[in-house]
Amino acid sequence: MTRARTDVGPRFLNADTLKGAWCRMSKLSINNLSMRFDLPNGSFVQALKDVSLDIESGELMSVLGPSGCGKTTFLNILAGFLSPTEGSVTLNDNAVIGPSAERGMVFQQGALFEWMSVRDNVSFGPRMAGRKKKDYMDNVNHLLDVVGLQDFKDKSVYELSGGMQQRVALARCLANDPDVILMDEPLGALDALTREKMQGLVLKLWKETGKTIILITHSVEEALLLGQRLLVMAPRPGRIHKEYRLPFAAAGVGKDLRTVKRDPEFAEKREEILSMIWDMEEEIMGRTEEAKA
Ligand SMILES: Nc1ncnc2c1ncn2[C@@H]1O[C@H](COP(=O)(O)OP(=O)(O)OP(=O)(O)O)[C@@H](O)[C@H]1O
Repeated sequence: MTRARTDVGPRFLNADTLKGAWCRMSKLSINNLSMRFDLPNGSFVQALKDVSLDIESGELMSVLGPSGCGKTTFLNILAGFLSPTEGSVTLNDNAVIGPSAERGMVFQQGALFEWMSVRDNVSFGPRMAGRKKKDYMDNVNHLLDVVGLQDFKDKSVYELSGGMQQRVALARCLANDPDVILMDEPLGALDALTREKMQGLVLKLWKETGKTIILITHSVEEALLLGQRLLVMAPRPGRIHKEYRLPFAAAGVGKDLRTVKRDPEFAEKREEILSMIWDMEEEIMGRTEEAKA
């Protein structure tokens, strides 16, 4: 049944009209971003150096790189949790100077209120924003449908599996109607099968909401599947090493992702990127050994 959802604002329409309907134009500009952590012993870590890029509305970007290359630092700066030592981030020409509902975050785990019901978790943002229940409940119910949790809405979060908890986290993030969704290893703690299902859900949400999504992952396969743009970062100092524009995310929407993975181009890119990261890890190990000698 098609229901009018004008009560919850123009971007929250029913599933039939979802496609692109939540999309608000947004442009994220990252300009010469550097982040240096000064350590108590007088030395420092250059976590990021001169990172610049523009991310257009509705882009799905995955970020990959060896441990310590600054992925989380990068995301935390975009979220407004950290201030860069140099450079700036703007969203729609407004400087990012702290956390804001326009930039939603989905963590690997542990960011839900375990004692609350699924529905109360998903409606948390609108409630905290002081919105009237009648204005947001339709949308919350709709999001519960979208992530497949309608039958679990009265359960407490601690009663759910890890995959279901991440569905709650995605719905809770969307309930705030952010311009940009930042995901830090959101599927990293899930078993392989659940992870694959959740990758499909991320693609579905991306396609249906038109949101800009930036996702950090340690998995080359996941970065290829969920990266319309894929950023490979290099460490010491953390920087952009290479960027890809890929067809797999668009091809994977609504499909069995194993079919996408069987594409010879997918396998070729996976090998290329694995070797790239392997070489970086080897170089780091080499430098560490040299420093010890
Ligand atoms: N608060 C901090 N103080 C000092 N050094 C830090 C701090 N946060 C991060 N670092 C250092 O900055 C570098 C980048 O860290 P970051 O966590 O961003 O990398 P990452 O690519 O996300 O790593 P991983 O893949 O292991 O999560 C690392 O060398 C890390 O030790």
